[in-house]
Amino acid sequence: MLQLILASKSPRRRELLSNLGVPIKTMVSNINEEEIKNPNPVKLAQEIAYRKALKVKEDLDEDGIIIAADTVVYCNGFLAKPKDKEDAYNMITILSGKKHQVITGFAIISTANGKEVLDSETTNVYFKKLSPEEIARYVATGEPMDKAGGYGIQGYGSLLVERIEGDYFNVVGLPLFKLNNRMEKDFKISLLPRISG
Ligand SMILES: Cc1cn([C@H]2C[C@H](O)[C@@H](COP(=O)(O)OP(=O)(O)OP(=O)(O)O)O2)c(=O)[nH]c1=O
Repeated sequence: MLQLILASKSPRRRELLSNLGVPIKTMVSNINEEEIKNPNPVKLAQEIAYRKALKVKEDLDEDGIIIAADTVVYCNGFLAKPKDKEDAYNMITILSGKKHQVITGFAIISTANGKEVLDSETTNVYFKKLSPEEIARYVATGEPMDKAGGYGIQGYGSLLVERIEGDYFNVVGLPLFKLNNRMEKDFKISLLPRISG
């Protein structure tokens, strides 16, 4: 099987795949995400994921299958990663008591045959109505800082999220179900382990 390469510095994405025992190499794709503009959140997430994958393709000196992703949080506007604690406080205030969308765009590129797939998954997330004190306490945990939308559903953020509709793993950064479907359909590779022996 061709080497799988995850174009990501995100420890969450790496962990989601390593939890499945998928042998994967990671390569960092430093692109300037802020340069890429698109008012459509699905198209934006896909475009950024595609650029991350292309950057790694340029740096690669062997054949492989590159997977890249980008997670965008949308609540009547984009909520990127907070710049500081005040920014994080304002983001959680916007999300409080409301429904928003988490969209993860992903790109899969095979350098062996040039095949390229772009897709995305959307999850609706419903936040509890939070008091200013709860928001301040959440921000003080430091958890918001490296995450789109200023929260992590897999951490203390689990105490802010009332419910979701859709794929939980998509919110954490990689829609494993849809990614595997596209890998099976378009690349004839399954992330389910083979039966050994
Ligand atoms: C909403 C949400 C986001 N996040 C994270 C997932 C992503 O890592 C991050 C969104 O930023 P991304 O730009 O998608 O990813 P990244 O910069 O962390 O990594 P790379 O570009 O190298 O792949 O926010 C959570 O961990 N939990 C959540 O609940």
